[in-house]
Amino acid sequence: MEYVIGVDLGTSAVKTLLVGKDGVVHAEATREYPLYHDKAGWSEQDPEDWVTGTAAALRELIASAKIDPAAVEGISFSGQMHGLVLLDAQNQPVRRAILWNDTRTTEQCREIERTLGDKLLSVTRNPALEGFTLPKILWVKQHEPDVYAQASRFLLPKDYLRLRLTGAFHMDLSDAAGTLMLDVAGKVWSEDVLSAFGIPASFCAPLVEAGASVGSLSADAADATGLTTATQVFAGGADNACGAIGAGILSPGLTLCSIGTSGVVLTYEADASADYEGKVHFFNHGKENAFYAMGVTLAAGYSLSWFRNTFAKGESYDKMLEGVGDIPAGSSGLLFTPYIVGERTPHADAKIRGSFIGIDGSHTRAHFARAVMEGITFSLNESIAMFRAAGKTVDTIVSIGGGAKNPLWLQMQADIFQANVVALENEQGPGLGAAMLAAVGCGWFPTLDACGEVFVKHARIYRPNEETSQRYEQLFDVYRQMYGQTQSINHALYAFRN
Ligand SMILES: Nc1ncnc2c1ncn2[C@@H]1O[C@H](COP(=O)(O)OP(=O)(O)O)[C@@H](O)[C@H]1O
Ligand SMILES: O=C(CO)[C@@H](O)[C@H](O)COP(=O)(O)O
Repeated sequence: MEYVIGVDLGTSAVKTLLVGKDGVVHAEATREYPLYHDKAGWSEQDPEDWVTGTAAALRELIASAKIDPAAVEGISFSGQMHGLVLLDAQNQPVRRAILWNDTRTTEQCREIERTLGDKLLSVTRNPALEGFTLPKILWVKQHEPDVYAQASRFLLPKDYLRLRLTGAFHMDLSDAAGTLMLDVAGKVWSEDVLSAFGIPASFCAPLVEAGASVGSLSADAADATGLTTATQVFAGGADNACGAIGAGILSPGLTLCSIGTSGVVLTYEADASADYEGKVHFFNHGKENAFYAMGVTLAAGYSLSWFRNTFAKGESYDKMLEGVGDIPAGSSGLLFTPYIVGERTPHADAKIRGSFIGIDGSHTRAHFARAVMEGITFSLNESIAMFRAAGKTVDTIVSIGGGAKNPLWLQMQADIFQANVVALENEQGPGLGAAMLAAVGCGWFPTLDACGEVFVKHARIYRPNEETSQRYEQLFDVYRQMYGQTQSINHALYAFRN
């Protein structure tokens, strides 16, 4: 049997999947790495942790599957988006990576809006948000000029990992779309944007399609990972683009919900003609010449992991969530907003923070845990409401990410979204999407669509319960008031955060 490997460089961990020609996941291996939050709103990782974590995970993957490494024909990547990895002329990182959920760059976003005016939306197709890469480059230039002076170029997280495995310097279009420096429809670096901020073209990597062949593993990488230098390497894509591929979101009318560290609701766009006026993100898909629009909840799974680390340290998610199913929908009047690191959709606001409201003396930890899950899902429902208001039909949603491991949460998604929610056999959509890019690159299938027929395996459909859905619909109206009602209080608290 021949295999391909999908590597998903997530925020909480790197997840690797070994997949056979039949689309069956034969082995999985994961390595976690730390996040550094040195100040409120900051979020960084050490790129070296990605490289050592991936090498260790790949070694374990091959060992646990007990296969000949030569049977691995291809490997590709999915990566957390937007993270800035600044490199010197020797390709050494000049500082830690600044991640997608780091919100220190509000001033730089305003500067980008002032400088680019209408071109911002017409060229990059996105608003200036703190998480995107260009504001991070400007922040380093302004706040760490000595560090910036050492930098010759930049990469995104999975592109840096691939550089370390191959020695080849590239960026794929689906990830480049999240830099705010790409002409998204034209699929080239925007000269307008680069010149407006004095960024030389040499700072940016050559652009490739997500499915492009970029060489093979270097001898050092083969040594570190236990694979061979014959393993072909394919560029890979942004985690949401790969999640869409791995969930079979490859044609119009299909919608994805991903609850990872962030939360995403994403719809396929066959061309770049849709205009959401910057209310949602608009990026290049991993499928050639296609696009997707998406709304992002900054702290989706992260809200639940924060809750676990703070109030249930050492417990597994399953243990912590025991008893949550006995709490009625609506958590007996307890509501949570998941703005614990700020928010993007529909409230682009780096200063907003989360709230529990309606706390009653009868509430237990299980009420709080359920309220966190409901608040995250309500937040994602705001993106769904936006797509529906723009005329999209959202009746079936494929659900992926760590949040899709919990059947109660999948049913909650169906009830709140008022749509059928499809779970996959393996919730690791981005890793599977990366494996599909490798499978097509190796010539196993003529197209991603053909590969999806074999690789994307639906498990169970969760259908909305009418009574629960109605209850959630009423509660959603209350939830939607919470941003406006807590905004000024949270902005006033900003001065006290550090
Ligand atoms: N068994 C579980 N039940 C409910 N939620 C879970 C479970 N396991 C993980 N999660 C959620 O999934 C999140 C991690 O999802 P994942 O897709 O692995 O993230 P990332 O790709 O950002 O690293 C956690 O923060 C947690 O909220
Ligand atoms: O910033 C975004 C999308 O714009 C995030 O979705 C990141 O891409 C991180 O994803 P996860 O680690 O949550 O999968």
